[in-house]
Amino acid sequence: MESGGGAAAEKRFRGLGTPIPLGSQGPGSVNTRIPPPASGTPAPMGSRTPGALTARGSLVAKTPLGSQGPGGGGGGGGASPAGTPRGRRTPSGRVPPRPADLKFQLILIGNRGVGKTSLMERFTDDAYSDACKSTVGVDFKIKTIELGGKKIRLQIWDTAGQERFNSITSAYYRGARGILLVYDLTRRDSFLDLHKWMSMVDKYASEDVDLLLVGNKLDREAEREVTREEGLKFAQRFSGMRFCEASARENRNVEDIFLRLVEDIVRRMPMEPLSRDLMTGVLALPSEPPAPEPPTRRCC
Ligand SMILES: Nc1nc2c(ncn2[C@@H]2O[C@H](COP(=O)(O)OP(=O)(O)OP(=O)(O)O)[C@@H](O)[C@H]2O)c(=O)[nH]1
Repeated sequence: MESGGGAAAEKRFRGLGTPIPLGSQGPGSVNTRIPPPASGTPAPMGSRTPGALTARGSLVAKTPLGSQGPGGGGGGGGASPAGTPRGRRTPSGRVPPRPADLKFQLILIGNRGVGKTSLMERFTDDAYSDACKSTVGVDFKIKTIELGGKKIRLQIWDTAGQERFNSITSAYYRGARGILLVYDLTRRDSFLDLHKWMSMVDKYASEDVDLLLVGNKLDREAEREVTREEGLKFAQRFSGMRFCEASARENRNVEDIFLRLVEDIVRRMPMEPLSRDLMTGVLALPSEPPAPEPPTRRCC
């Protein structure tokens, strides 16, 4: 397999090229119990405990390697705080939390075992485990953050890296505002496969999605197989793609990568008509989008 992104994959991204149907999906088992989010619209996110900073929605399972089966669990349901007018008390007498000003989805993709789940769990729960479990289908977590005075509710989708799940996971690309493309810097194959993932992005993601390339397992410097320069060079081939090396294990750069991606997304948000959901909060968008940053050399 050739190194880096294929030429066709490079044509896409942010409207610079028409998405090109590249590559073919692996056969993948189909887990029809997982409802993909509607294209272009945020999946329901009001189903978690109001006030909780993070929440898990398990549509999925993380199973020990070699014993995978269809993911269990349900997304859960519940009341959305958006249903209660601001400042009013609920029947139980509690003041509901301020609704989010913005809500959107991020998705983690990349080869099996590169650390997608670990990065997500480090970010959402500050948790990490050395246990090696493989995601079946998709998983997600919710995290609410404050950024620039805005309350932003993130739904973070963690996808299975195994090719056989591509037919399931690809359904989640379309609704994502941001994609974290992860490789393991101690495994060259996971870097060489990035062009495959970019082909998936090309084929299934929204054209204006923000992308961030993450070289994970920075704590294993002695076993490094991909140099930082190679990672940076790959990212530079795609307009606006950020690059960062991180360690979920040692919690290095993890918060940074998510927050920078969210910052990019918020900064580039178009002046689109606000959905009813968003109107429940104060949303101050600049009248004109700021001048775009130079597309390359952005890394942490
Ligand atoms: N040393 C080190 N190990 C890590 C790091 N991140 C994840 N791991 C380990 O790598 C293995 C795979 O991590 P996961 O987070 O399950 O990988 P994944 O990309 O979600 O894998 P799939 O669900 O199969 O696609 C686990 O044993 C983790 O403990 C890291 O930053 N450093």
